[in-house]
Amino acid sequence: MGEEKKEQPDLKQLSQEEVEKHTTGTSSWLVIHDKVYDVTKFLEEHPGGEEVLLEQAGKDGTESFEDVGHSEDARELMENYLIGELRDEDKASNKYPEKRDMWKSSGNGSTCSLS
Ligand code: HEM
Repeated sequence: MGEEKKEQPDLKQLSQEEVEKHTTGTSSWLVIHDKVYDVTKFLEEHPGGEEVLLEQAGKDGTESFEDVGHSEDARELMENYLIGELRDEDKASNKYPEKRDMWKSSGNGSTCSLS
């Protein structure tokens, strides 16, 4: 009965606003790839230290997370802390489609036209 979808049982939809409330050592959430993780209990265990996690708490830590090049183990581990996902309108992929383009095509940044 409805057991086929193993990957993600109903993920709770959370708002950006809600995530932003959890920025401290007593409650720290972070967003990675539009999923929300409660890393409060993981702070002390994180091999990269709690500081870097707290720095990203309440925010989208995707870039920092990917910059480090976390292992498959790390990616499995984070599933333990998954508490939900951003609601559609707060997902990075939906929120700033134009800005995403901007990153790709801002070619002539070095032109300065002061004269
Ligand atoms: C739930 C989220 C996270 C989990 C489960 C996690 C887990 C881990 C694990 C298992 C390692 C050991 C190396 C590896 O297996 O790749 C690690 C290393 C590291 N993590 Fe994370 N991490 C998370 C989020 C983050 C974030 C958001 C940042 C950056 C802001 C970060 C920064 C680092 C750094 C800098 C190291 C390297 C430590 C070293 O090599 O000395 N991690 N993390």
